[in-house]
Amino acid sequence: MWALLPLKDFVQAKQRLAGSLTVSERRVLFHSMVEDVLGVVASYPRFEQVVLVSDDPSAHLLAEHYGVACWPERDFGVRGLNEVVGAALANIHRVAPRSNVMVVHGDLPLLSHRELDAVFDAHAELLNEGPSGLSIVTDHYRRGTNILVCNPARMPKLAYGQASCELHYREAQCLAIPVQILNLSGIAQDIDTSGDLLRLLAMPQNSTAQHTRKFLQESGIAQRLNLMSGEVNINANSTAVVMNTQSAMSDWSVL
Ligand SMILES: Nc1nc2c(ncn2[C@@H]2O[C@H](COP(=O)(O)OP(=O)(O)OP(=O)(O)O)[C@@H](O)[C@H]2O)c(=O)[nH]1
Ligand SMILES: O=C(O)[C@H](O)COP(=O)(O)O
Repeated sequence: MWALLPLKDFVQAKQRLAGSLTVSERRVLFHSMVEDVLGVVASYPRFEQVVLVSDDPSAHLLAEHYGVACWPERDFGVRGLNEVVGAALANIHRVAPRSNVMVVHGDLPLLSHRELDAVFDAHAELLNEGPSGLSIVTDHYRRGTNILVCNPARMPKLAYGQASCELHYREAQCLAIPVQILNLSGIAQDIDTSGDLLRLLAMPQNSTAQHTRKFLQESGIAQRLNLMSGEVNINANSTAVVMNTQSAMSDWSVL
C-alpha cells in the first residue's frame, strides 16, 4: 500500500478559517497539521511508500525531514484536487502496478497508527470479495472523504468537493466495485472551521495532534477562539431573551 498526500499551497489552505485566522496563522496551522499527519504516516510500517504531491516549498522541506517523497504538482500539468490526485494515482499505477493507494488529507491531526491499522484491516477484509475495492473514511457529518483507499487500476471518478462520500460510494456501486464507508473518530475530525478547532482544543490531550495543539496554544489562537465562542454564547443568550420578550409582548397584545 502506498500513501498519497495531496497538499495545496500552504498560503491557500484552510480558506474556511479566513474569518477567524490571519493568512499567516492559517499557513502555520496547516504546516502544523501536516507535521502531525506526516509523523504518523512516515513512521507507519505497513506503507511501502509515502508520497506528497505539492508545489509548496514547505512540503518539499517537510518531505525531506520525514524521509518521504514529494512530487511537484506542476509536473502533472493539471489543476484542482480531483485532477491532481487522479494524475498522481495514474503515476503510482505506472511505477507500482500492483499497489493499492491510501489518499490521506493534510488536515487530519488526530490520525493515529491505531486508526490506520483499522483502515488497513477493514480494507483487507473488503478485498476478500475481489481484487479491487474502495474504502472511504468519512467525516463526522458523513459528507466528506477524509481518507480513500483504492486500486488505481479500478476506481470511480474522483469527486472531492461537496458530498464526496456519497458520490464516491454510489459511483463505486455503479461500477460494481466493492465499497465500504468507515467511521473512525480521529480521522473523522478534519479541521475546516473554528468549531472544529474548538472541538480539538476541548479534547483530552493524548499523543495525537501535538504540533497542532502546541501552535494553537503558543500563538494565542486557542485563547482567542475560546473567548470568541464565549461571546457568541452570550449573544445567543441575549437573542433568546429578546425572543422571549417579544413572545411575551404578543401574549399581552392577545390579552
Ligand atoms: N496538491 C494539491 N492538494 C490539494 C489541492 N486542493 C486541495 N488539496 C489538498 O486536499 C486536502 C483537502 O483539501 P480541501 O478541503 O479542498 O481544502 P482545505 O485547504 O483543506 O480547506 P478550504 O481551503 O477551507 O477548502 C488538503 O490536504 C489540501 O491541502 C490542490 O489543488 N492540489
Ligand atoms: O470532498 C471532500 O471530502 C473534501 O474535499 C475533503 O476535504 P474537506 O473535508 O477538508 O473539505
